[in-house]
Amino acid sequence: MEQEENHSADHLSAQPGNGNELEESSVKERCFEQREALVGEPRCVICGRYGEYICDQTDDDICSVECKTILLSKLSAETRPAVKAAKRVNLPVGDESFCIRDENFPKIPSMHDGQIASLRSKLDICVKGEDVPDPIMCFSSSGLPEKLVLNLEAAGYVMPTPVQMQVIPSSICNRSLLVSADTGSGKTASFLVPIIAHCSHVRSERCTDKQGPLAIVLAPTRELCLQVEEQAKVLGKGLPFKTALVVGGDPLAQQIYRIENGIELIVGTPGRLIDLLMKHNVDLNKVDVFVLDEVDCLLERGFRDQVMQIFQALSHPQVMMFSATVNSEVEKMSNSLAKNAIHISCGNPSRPNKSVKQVVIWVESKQKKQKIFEIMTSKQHFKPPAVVFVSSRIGADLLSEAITVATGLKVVSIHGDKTMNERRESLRRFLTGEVSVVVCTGVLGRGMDLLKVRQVILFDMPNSIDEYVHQVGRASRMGVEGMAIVFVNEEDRNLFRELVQILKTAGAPIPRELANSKYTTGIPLGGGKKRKLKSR
Ligand SMILES: Nc1ncnc2c1ncn2[C@@H]1O[C@H](COP(=O)(O)OP(=O)(O)OP(=O)(O)O)[C@@H](O)[C@H]1O
Repeated sequence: MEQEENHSADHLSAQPGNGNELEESSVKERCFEQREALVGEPRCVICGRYGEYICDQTDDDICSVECKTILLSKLSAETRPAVKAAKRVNLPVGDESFCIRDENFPKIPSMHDGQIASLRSKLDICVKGEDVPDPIMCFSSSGLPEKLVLNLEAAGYVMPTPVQMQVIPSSICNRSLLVSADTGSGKTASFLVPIIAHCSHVRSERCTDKQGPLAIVLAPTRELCLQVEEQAKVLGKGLPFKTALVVGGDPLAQQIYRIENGIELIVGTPGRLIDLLMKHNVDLNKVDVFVLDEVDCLLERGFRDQVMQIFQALSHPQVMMFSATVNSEVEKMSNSLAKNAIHISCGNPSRPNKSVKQVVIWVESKQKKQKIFEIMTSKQHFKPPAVVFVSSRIGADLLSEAITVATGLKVVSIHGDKTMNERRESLRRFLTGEVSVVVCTGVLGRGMDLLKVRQVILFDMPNSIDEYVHQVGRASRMGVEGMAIVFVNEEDRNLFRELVQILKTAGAPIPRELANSKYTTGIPLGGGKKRKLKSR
């Protein structure tokens, strides 16, 4: 066994002065579990966090098992025969688990199955499918263009997150995927990174101007498309990689002009892309990567036909599907888009993110406004910037006005009746801190990376537990702690059983009225949002 393949915590030693022998269970496995270094403290030679341990093979300060693995793989890369061979044909070197597209080139030996299984289990990664590629431990080990790795570093992406570790190599090997992973776990970059790598590779191989797109990312809301396109631009900077945003509300002519001038990636909502397809004969012949972000939502009745229509306009693309909530129905439907897709699951999908404290309060509908005013005027309970979710567009406008009047806070509302410019401007004001509260419908519930937000208030319960999981998830990114305050009353009885189950699993307090309700205790539990009521 080569030493760099050893991921055992046994090989870390505690820093002198850190106390007695280190318990194996307390060893930090992942880099992000480690805290930042204080002034004068040792720093990890890989990521700069607190260097709690010493790498026993190099005597370097190191923060976690993860960084030790990277350190050792970097050091030994030069000496490995297979890696030397890889270098001769200009393949990237680093960790041994990168993928090689050229079938004539011998596959570089990687960790054995037991080690891979143990690594996946430590990282909470489950995979289902044939010949699933090994996870990678660092971005530089997956054959990505150097510029892309630099862009990732510049964006503060020191290490791939677990979902990225498994998705990036699988995608680079051209496999179709169905991925479920916690909210805020980095799914977006997990599909953008391989898309950017693929597009820039194709474009630099075949240097042709004004070609049609090579990849499409569909998402259910305009805001999410905006955000994904923004991130694609940041990560693809300096590479032959251009993007077009194709969403309703913006002038169609501009979008067509941009596409006709040559782009690599379209990020859009299904409706507007269909418009474009029907009226303007956009050439999608070259599209070979098709991503459905929030796949469960995109395969629901409102979107499904449009998504299938777009899919049918493509010729056998690689299909990658992502969500924090994937149930068996979605799994079945995803089969019609990709037959032998690898299924990847990371963390605890379909459950609210563990980092979010759920505080459920029983509030009668008439008292809800008073309650939210109380929260927002309490220094102890109000932690802006905050997102308030309501169930209707008119409700969003009325509540935002009412909060402004009652508390003096600066509030905006965002929903589907507003123009695209209004929505953009309100989101900008909220994200820049100009206003501290946004009241919205579900348009911000899924996928939105509201970085500074640590508090969400579900003024109205959404109409499914899946949406609940997504809305609660807005209060935390990458494991940072947040809080979700949730108002419930009898009107939400359809969700009582599932909600109680979720609260129990999370160890969150359950209001007495909810626990004692006949809808919690009396009705047999059904799965999903719509339950079949069987007669006895
Ligand atoms: N490897 C990484 N290192 C550091 N930060 C990262 C990394 N990957 C992603 N992030 C950041 O983590 C945050 C969450 O990522 P992202 O929005 O992709 O989550 P998600 O899994 O799509 O969540 P959701 O299901 O809520 O849409 C973002 O701010 C993103 O910039």
